[in-house]
Order: sequence, then structure tokens, then C-alpha cells
Amino acid sequence: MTQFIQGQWVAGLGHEVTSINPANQEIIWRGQTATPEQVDSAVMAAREAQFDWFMLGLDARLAIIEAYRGQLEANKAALAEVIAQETGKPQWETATEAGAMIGKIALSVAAYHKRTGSSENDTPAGRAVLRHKPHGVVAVFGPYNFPGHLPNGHIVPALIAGNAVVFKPSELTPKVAEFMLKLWQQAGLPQGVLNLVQGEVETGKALASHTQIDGLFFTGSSRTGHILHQQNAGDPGKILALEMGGNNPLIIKDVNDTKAAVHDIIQSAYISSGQRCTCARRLYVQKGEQGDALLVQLASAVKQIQVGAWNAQPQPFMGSMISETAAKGMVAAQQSLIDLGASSLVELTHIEAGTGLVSPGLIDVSGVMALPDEEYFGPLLQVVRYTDFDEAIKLANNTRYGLSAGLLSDSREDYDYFLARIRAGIVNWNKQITGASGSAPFGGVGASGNHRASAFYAADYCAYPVASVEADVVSLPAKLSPGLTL
Ligand SMILES: NC(=O)C1=CN([C@@H]2O[C@H](COP(=O)(O)OP(=O)(O)OC[C@H]3O[C@@H](n4cnc5c(N)ncnc54)[C@H](O)[C@@H]3O)[C@@H](O)[C@H]2O)C=CC1
Ligand SMILES: O=C(O)CCC(=O)N[C@@H](CCC(=O)O)C(=O)O
Repeated sequence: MTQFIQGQWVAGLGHEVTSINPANQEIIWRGQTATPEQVDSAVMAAREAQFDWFMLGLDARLAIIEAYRGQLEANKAALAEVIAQETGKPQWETATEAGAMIGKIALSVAAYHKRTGSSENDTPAGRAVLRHKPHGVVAVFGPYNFPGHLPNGHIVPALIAGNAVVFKPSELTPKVAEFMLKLWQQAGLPQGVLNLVQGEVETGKALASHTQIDGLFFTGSSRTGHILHQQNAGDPGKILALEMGGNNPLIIKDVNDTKAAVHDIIQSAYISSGQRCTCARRLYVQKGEQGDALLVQLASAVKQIQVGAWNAQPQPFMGSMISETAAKGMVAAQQSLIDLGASSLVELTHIEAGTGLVSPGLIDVSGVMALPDEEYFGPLLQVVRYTDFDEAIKLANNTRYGLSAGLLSDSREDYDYFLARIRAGIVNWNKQITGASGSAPFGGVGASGNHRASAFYAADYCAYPVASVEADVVSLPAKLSPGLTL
């Protein structure tokens, strides 16, 4: 029973799919995909449930959402283990993902009140009241890299606002989705308010193109996000929040503590085996002795990064990539850069056939004339040597994406200069560019998003404002407009 529709677990009527532990190919989940007819049933169940869920009122909705928080707390270790098993991420890291899911509840409640909610004030024209209403039925699409936290970051604010949801997780992480839905079920969410449809692109297409959805909240690749944007062209009434990838730059300028800089670079580029949308992909290092010395230290530290299975002891820094296909994709990406003139500083290797385990790579692409503006979603950091700061900023901005960017420099002046010129939604100074805070907005510009930032600003796309002017009784104004006699 892999689909959750109208409060019931039902079998998918499509073809069989499996989910594997990418560190050893063990099958950890098996099920059938949802057919377009089942997607339709899920959307209609959400439609039927939505108004009652909204009319339940905020306090009653929050009580159920708080019960879900309790379920997350009680099952935190098990949740972290399922995420680790299915994504290959090490346990220390998935414990932080489970923690972020718990933290998301209080943050979303605060955001609801701060960003939306309701307010009123008296004006000469009457009582001006601002309220927010839910859109209705929204579809949530999740990526595989944070299979719990990122869909949760759409689902929780959507439900707080009074929407009903149909959730389509990544086909690579169905088990985490199922686990999460069971926690919602335990929390006593009314039937139909949150539905789960599992499957691949066909299931996704059936949901994204359904005429009865009022909003689509997507976190995933830029390629898919663009398809969804095109698919919904001409339908301005449907709200789209598209959180997509990046080709994120990190510039190193004058830093005293090279070891600390190396640490920030590693945390920016290799955490989650490079499978974070915020990961640094392009590293700009000044030409000259200082830059050479930094690269020597960086290469040495990269070679020492421990890679292993999610449950290996002692725990590795990097786990497996999501699949063997992804691992091979990174080896191929490295080779294509070499073919274009890049030189490998630390080679990314596929450690074990049949798994997603790869070692981290560092590659100097300074010699590549036309560097592809691609998001290589894995642990491969491209190094570019620059002459002056303006050149570095120009190169950093030479991307269609605009998600995250960073500067490591001990000069405040440099940072102000960088901040004014860099084009990205997340801009950090002397800090890693991964690990964004849920108490801030999260989103990018250009091919990284459609100006509907998530995290703390997710409340904004979960509800629309209703402005009213109100009076308790009908009454004549003190003075009638000229030319009127009653
Ligand atoms: N900006 C952000 O907040 C974040 C962005 N990402 C990005 O996500 C990507 C990695 O995640 P993936 O799972 O590979 O993304 P993906 O784009 O392949 O899949 C995301 C979801 O869309 C569905 N989908 C794929 N094609 C579809 C279609 N034609 N119609 C409807 N649905 C479709 C998938 O089944 C999945 O549920 C990276 O590019 C990463 O940068 C990841 C995390 C955060
Ligand atoms: O939604 C939030 O609470 C903040 C966004 C967030 O946690 N982002 C993470 C993961 C996104 C990714 O890189 O794939 C991060 O910034 O590390």
C-alpha cells in the first residue's frame, strides 16, 4: 500500500518501482506507481477536504500540526535512519535533517503570523481588515537530496494556511515520504487534507497538469522547474513556487587563516556529497603565491575527506551519492571538463561499482575557454584563477543561475563591494554557503527560482491577501458626494 489517498493507504495501480540503499544496492522499498486516475482521485480528495480544513480554524489546525511535531520528535531517530538508508547521507547529517523538520513547525507558525495572518485598523473610510486565505489545493513536488526537510518546508506552511495538499516525492525517495505521511496520519490529520502519490515523471506530469490544482510548489532541478513553468504558461491564476538549482560561486580573496578558509570551502562544496542546491560549484582563487598555497592545502584536505556508507563507523564526512547513475554522471562530467581543457587537481573516482560512492574531486578549469554553465550536482569543485577582484565578480556572475554565492575575505570593504555587485538570493561572507537558516527567506534569481522564496517566506505563497473595508451596520456618510440627493 504505497499511495495515501483520502486518508487510506492503497496500492498503486501503475508499474512496479523499487527504492534501493545506494551504498549497497539492497532493495529497501517496493511498490507500484500511482496512475493518472489515482492522481485524479488524490486531487479530488484534497478538493473535497480543503474547505472544512480551512473552516476548522487556525487554532484547531495548529493543534494537529503540533501533534505532527510531537510525532517527529518521538520518531526522530527512526526518521533520520530512513533518510540515511534511502539517500546514502551519513547519520550525523540526517539527524540534522530530522531536526530541521521539527524546527520547521515553530518557524512556519511564526512566519504565518509575521508574513500573512490578519490585522485591522480604523480608517476614515471604515475598518480596514487584512486577512489571508488559502489557495485551495496545492501540489508539492520534492527532490531527493532532502527528501524530508524540503517537502516538509512546503507542506507545513501550506497546511497552516488552510490548503489541502497532494504530495509527489522524488521517485528516488519513496520510503521517506511514506514514513512522513504515516506521522501525519498518527497526528490525526483529517482524511483528504494531505495525500501522497508515488511515481516517476508520468505521475508528476499527471499531477502538475491537473486542472483542479490551485498551486504548485516545486523543489528540484532547473530543467524540471522550467518544464513546469512552460506547462503552466497562460494560467496566471495558478501560483507556482519554483525552487531550483544553482551554479554557485565562492570567491577567495585575502584571508589570514588559510586553514579556516579550507574548512569553509569543504563545507560549501562537499557536504552531502555535493548534493545541495546551495553547494559551491565554482571556486575563484587569486593568481599568485597565496592562491597557490591555498590550493595545495585544499587539495590535501580534499584527499583526506572520509567517504563511506551511511552507517559506517567511524562516521564519514561524505556518504554515498543518491545512485550509481548519479555517481557515473559525475565521473562523466569531470571527463567532459578535462576534454575541454581542465586539469584535475584531485580526481573524483567512482569508489565501488554498483554504488553511489564517489571520492571528492577538485578540478582547475581556468584553461577552459567556454566553461559550461551547468550545475554538476555532486562533489566536484571547479577552480578558476583570477587576476583582480572585479574579474572574479564578473566571472562569478557569469551564470544563468543565481542561488547562492560567497566571499571569503578578511576585509569588510571587499564584502560591501561584492554584496553590491553579486547576483544571488543567498550571499554569505566568511561562512560556508550551504546550511541556510529556516528563519530567513530561501530562494534564488535567474534560472534558480521564480521570485517566490521559500523557508521563512513560504508563508507568502501559501495564501493570498484579502483586503476588506468593513462597518458593523450600513450607515450614511456624514457628507454626501456633490450631486447626490437621497
Ligand atoms: N532551490 C532549492 O531550494 C533546492 C533545489 N534543489 C535542486 O534539486 C535538484 C535535485 O533534485 P532532483 O530530485 O534531481 O530534481 P528533479 O527535478 O529531477 O525532480 C524533482 C521532482 O519533480 C518530479 N518531476 C521530474 N520531471 C517532471 C515532469 N516533467 N513533470 C512533473 N514532475 C516531474 C520528480 O519526479 C521529483 O518529484 C538539483 O538541481 C538541486 O539543485 C534541491 C534542493 C533545494
Ligand atoms: O527551508 C529551510 O528551512 C532553509 C533551506 C534549507 O535548509 N536549505 C538547505 C538545503 C537546500 C539544498 O541545498 O538542497 C541548505 O541550505 O543547506
